[in-house]
Amino acid sequence: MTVKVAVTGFGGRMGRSLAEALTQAEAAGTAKLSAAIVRPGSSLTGADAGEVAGLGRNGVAIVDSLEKADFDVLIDFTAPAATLSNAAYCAANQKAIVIGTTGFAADEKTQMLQAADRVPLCFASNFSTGVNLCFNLLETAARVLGDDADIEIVEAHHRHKVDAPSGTALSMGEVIADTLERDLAKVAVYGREGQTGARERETIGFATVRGGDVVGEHTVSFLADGERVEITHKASSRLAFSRGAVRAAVWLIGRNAGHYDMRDVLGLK
Ligand SMILES: NC(=O)C1=CN([C@@H]2O[C@H](COP(=O)(O)OP(=O)(O)OC[C@H]3O[C@@H](n4cnc5c(N)ncnc54)[C@H](OP(=O)(O)O)[C@@H]3O)[C@@H](O)[C@H]2O)C=CC1
Ligand SMILES: O=C(O)C1=N[C@H](C(=O)O)C[C@H](O)C1
Repeated sequence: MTVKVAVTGFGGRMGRSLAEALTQAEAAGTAKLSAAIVRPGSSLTGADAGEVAGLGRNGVAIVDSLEKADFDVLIDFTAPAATLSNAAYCAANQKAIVIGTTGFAADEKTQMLQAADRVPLCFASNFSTGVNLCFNLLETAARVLGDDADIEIVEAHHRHKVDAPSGTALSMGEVIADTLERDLAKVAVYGREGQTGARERETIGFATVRGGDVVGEHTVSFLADGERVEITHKASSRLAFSRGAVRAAVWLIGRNAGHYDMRDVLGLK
């Protein structure tokens, strides 16, 4: 069975990358782009999705609402407000959904995840295989080093990114805090300036770099006396994310309603 996938935010960086990943999936017989959705009133409405993505004509005309789309699974990499509305649509219409949007406020995230009561939903701050492997490595590093090491997370992204720290950096912080039974809301330090005082033992520091065309880089340092361990992931192509999201979309078919993540898809739990 070739899974029919709709993509919201089609004109965005991830929308176009998803088009490429779905073209590859169609050649492999696993999934295909069945609908490309843009914001109501967008000048891309009616254009050929393949041409817009720079892949050559594919016969899928871009539409400006989910109501006009035929699909089995929606992949949504947009912005929090759009994702909330798209998740509610999927829940009401019994469609599985893969969500990659980051930058949710806590109450928005809770609301978004309510769709998982009614349909299968896979949400991940990062769909690359490498970052999800890093989550497991971070659990091990935190278990072995966490009581002796200071933990700092540094991330870098392109100049267009609108949220900080990245969703991935926050997920890394959550994985480490959970492993060490610390409350991230209490121990996180988001940047430092001025007379900060000496570092408090249990804090987890976050620092953000923005510029150029950096696709996404994350380093977690475990800094102990006499040695340090650094776990780094560098994405050099958005296909690392979009191929993962397509894999998740195929994996969701036939699953029960529920909240899954990319570590479930990869069997890393
Ligand atoms: N989980 C993961 O693996 C990854 C997550 N991301 C996340 O995915 C999201 C998108 O990233 P990226 O593609 O770089 O961003 P872009 O800004 O390039 O694309 C976002 C798209 O969403 C559309 N959009 C935004 N708001 C609305 C709205 N209210 N209604 C309809 N459409 C809307 C935009 O349309 P318009 O152009 O008309 O505004 C645009 O097409 C971000 O949150 C990012 O952090 C990114 C990469 C990997
Ligand atoms: O906005 C991006 O580009 C990315 N966002 C995600 C995040 O916030 O972690 C994932 C990836 O690093 C790229």
